[in-house]
Amino acid sequence: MPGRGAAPLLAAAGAGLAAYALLFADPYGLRVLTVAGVYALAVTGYQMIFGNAGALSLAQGTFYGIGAYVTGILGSRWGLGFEVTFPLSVLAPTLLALVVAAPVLRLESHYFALATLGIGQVVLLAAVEWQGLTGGSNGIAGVPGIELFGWRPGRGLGLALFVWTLAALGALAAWRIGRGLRGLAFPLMRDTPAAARTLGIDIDRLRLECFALGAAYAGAAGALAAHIQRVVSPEVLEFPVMVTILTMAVIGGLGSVAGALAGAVLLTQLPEWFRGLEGGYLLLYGVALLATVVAAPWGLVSLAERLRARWLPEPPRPLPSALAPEPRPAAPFRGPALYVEGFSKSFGGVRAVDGVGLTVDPGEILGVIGPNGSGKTTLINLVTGLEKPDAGRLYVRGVELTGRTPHAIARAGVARTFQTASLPPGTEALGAVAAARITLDRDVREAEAHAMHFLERAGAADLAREPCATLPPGLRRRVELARALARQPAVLLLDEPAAGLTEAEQAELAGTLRAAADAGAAVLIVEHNMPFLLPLADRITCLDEGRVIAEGTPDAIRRDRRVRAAYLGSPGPEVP
Ligand SMILES: Nc1ncnc2c1ncn2[C@@H]1O[C@H](COP(=O)(O)OP(=O)(O)OP(=O)(O)O)[C@@H](O)[C@H]1O
Repeated sequence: MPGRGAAPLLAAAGAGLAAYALLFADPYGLRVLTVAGVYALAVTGYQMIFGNAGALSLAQGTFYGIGAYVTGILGSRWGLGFEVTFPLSVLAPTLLALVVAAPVLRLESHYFALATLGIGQVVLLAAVEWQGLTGGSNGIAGVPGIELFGWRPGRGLGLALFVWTLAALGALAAWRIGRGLRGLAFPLMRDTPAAARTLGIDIDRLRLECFALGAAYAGAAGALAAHIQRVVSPEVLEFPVMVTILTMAVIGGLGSVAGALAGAVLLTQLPEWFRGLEGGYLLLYGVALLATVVAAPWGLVSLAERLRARWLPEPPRPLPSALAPEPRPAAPFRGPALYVEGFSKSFGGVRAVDGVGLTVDPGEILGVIGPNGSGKTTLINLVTGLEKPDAGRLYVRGVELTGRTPHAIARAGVARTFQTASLPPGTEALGAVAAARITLDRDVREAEAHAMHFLERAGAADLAREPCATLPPGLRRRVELARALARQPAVLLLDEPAAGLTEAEQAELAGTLRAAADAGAAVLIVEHNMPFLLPLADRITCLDEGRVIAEGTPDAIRRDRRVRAAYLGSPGPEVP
């Protein structure tokens, strides 16, 4: 993943590019550089939806083409100036993105790609057929040059500087978004969207923002392209534009602003470098692209960063000081923090949860046990909103949340861990935990300081700078527990938290969970590990085939004949 080390590389590359433009480039070279600036804008925008949201949109070229057409029509036909045409060229594709978002953004990956491709085909057809407005296949000629309140960048160096100034401003804005609270959410949205929802992050809204913002960037790029080429034809809406943008993003580095700029410059220059080779240039161009993808699958910027880190290692970045957050404000309430009434859920013919009711009071630890497939994880999924119940009601601190979205339930005070820890692989543990604070804190500094506090509480402070992908399962669980605690939940649900832990680690975990309960959380633990659970839990509920078959104190459950029958197949010896 792109990192903070990109800044010096970017500065060096920018200086080199500026020196080339000012000292060496001929008019043709300046034009190629200007086109690179246009693509840099379009690709920076594409990083929002493809890089950050992880959704393979094939509509970015279409948004680019729409920007070009709006500028062509308003500038050439209606004689309007850049002050009007440019904002409208940005606005039009943004509006289209917002309109089509509702049906297409919910689609699974390949269907989303196909749907966005379909949008492109419809727009292309409209551009060809609506001759009165678009000039049909001939397009629109005579697009005026850029004139901003009487000032003209002209052609050559002035135009190149103008376009690159806009590209740099666009890159700066995207970079700032990536370094803000939203930036903490991006890896979760891309890699673990279900977990992101359970942290209170409204993924649907965030995806929409990424899609619309990406379209705005593409519209800006298309507008500039129309001014540079002085004509707009259906070619700007055709698939090769989209392929170029996609290739630039992948070669440069997905999700990285520096990658967008590097990809745009490299792929506009590459054909020029090979042009002298006559017929062989296409072949060499293809081989160069293939070699780049094979040698640097995470993109060139990431490769450059790794090489820099190897040759010029930096001292480790200092950790933020841990800061305990204020308690979350909550209206006074007496009664169970979690109240589930008659939850049922079927998958096809399987009744995974069948009329389950339970309560957990503040400060109480409820253990939920049951044989494999008895519905324990489904119960947690129902409480956290990841599954919708067929029947039943859910109340958290007396507020009914039945049928609400996972992020609404999370915001009401419910947090969870997963059976297999669900952490974004490329993110440091600190960032993964700080993401839990997105809806609670004002900025990244505050979120990271609070994250450090919860990493300490979960015994994982020394993992803060470790990428989640490199952590063994036991440590991943600790980080995930820190993340759940960082929500300061009223209700904390844990799915087999002790699995795979040593006895010492289990004892440490038990201490952390008891402390969370003593601080007022209602804790529900799904667990198979009885020696861990029975001494820790205040009460136990046993499920079998989706139903509650026994409830009571750990001692009563240990002796219960039905529990023994469910676990052992016969009412044999006590559950250990
Ligand atoms: N998304 C799903 N689609 C279809 N069937 C499902 C789905 N989720 C759960 N099930 C089925 O529902 C039943 C209950 O599963 P669940 O994972 O809740 O059990 P569990 O008690 O958590 O099991 P384990 O202890 O093995 O984790 C199982 O028969 C399972 O196969």
